[in-house]
Amino acid sequence: MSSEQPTTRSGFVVLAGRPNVGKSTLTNAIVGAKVAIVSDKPQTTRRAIRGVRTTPAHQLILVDLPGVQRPRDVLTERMQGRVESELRDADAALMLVNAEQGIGPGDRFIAALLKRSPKPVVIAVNKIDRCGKAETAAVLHAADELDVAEAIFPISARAGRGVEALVDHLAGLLPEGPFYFPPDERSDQAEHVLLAELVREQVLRRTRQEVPHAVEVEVAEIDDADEGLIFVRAVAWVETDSQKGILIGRGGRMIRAIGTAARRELERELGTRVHLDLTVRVRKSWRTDERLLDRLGIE
Ligand SMILES: Nc1nc2c(ncn2[C@@H]2O[C@H](COP(=O)(O)OP(=O)(O)OP(=O)(O)O)[C@@H](O)[C@H]2O)c(=O)[nH]1
Repeated sequence: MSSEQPTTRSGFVVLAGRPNVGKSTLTNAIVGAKVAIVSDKPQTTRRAIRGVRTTPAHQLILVDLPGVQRPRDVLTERMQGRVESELRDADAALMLVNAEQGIGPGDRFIAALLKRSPKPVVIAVNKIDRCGKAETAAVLHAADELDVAEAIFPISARAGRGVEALVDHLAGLLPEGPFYFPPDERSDQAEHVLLAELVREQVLRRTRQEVPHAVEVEVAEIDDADEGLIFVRAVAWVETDSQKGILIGRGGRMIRAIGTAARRELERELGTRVHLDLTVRVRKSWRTDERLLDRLGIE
C-alpha cells in the first residue's frame, strides 16, 4: 500500500494574443471571478495580471499579457519586454486568436515570437459563438498552419464553451509540484491596482477615440477608518487639457457618470459602501514618464 500524497501540478501559462481577442474575458472565465477588466476597446490590458485557478489536482496561474505589439513608445516597449521575460518564466503559452476575424499578420507575428521559445504552445480559437461551423473549421485549419501549437481548441470565452477542455489540457502541461498561492487566492494584484482598474474600466466604457488610451487611473488613498464606509481617492491622469475637458464633460456630467458607475463597482468588489473621490489631472505624456509608470505599477 502506498501512503504517498496525491501529486499536484502547478505552473504558469502566459496568454498571448492580438488586442481585443478576449484574453481578459478568458482569464475571468477560467478563474471564475472578475480579475481582469474587459472592454471593447483594443489595448485595454496594460499589466500582466495573474489569474489563479485552483482545483484539488492543479493550480494554473495565468499571466494575462498586454496585446503584443512592435515597440512604439516607452509604454509599448515595456510591454514587449514583459512578453519576453514572462515567456522565459512560464511553463506553457496559450495563444488566443479571434474566430470572427481569422488569422492575420498580427497572429503570425505572435506565433513567430512564441516559436522562438521552447515552451509548449496551445492555441484557443475564441468567439466561435459568432461563427458558423464551416467558418470555425476554416480558422482551426488556419491556426494549425501557423505550425506553432501542439493542440488547438475552439472556444467561446464569453459563453464558457470549450473552456473546461482547454483548462484540462493546460493543466496537463504543468509540472508536478506544490501550489504557489493559497487555494482561495485568485489574483496577485495589489488592491489599489485592482480598484484603479475598475475605475478605468468605467472610463473606457464612456469615452471614444484617443481618450481611452490617454487615461490612466491611480488610486492614491484607501481609508477604511469609518465603520461600514471605505473612502477611496482616485486620480484620472490624462495627457492634454482637451482630454481633461472631455473627461469632465459639460457641467461635470461625464465625470459624475463615471464616478457613480465606478463607485458601484468598488462597492461590489469591497462588499461595503464606498465614498469615491475622483479627480482629473493633466500630466503631459505620462506614457513616457518612467517614474509615473513605476508608481502606477506598470512594469
Ligand atoms: N462574442 C464574443 N465576444 C467575446 C468573447 N470573448 C471576448 N469577447 C468580447 O471581445 C471584447 C474584448 O475582450 P477582452 O477580454 O477585453 O479582450 P483582451 O484580449 O483582453 O483585450 P486587450 O485588453 O486589448 O488585450 C469584449 O467586448 C468581450 O466581451 C467571446 O467568446 N464571444
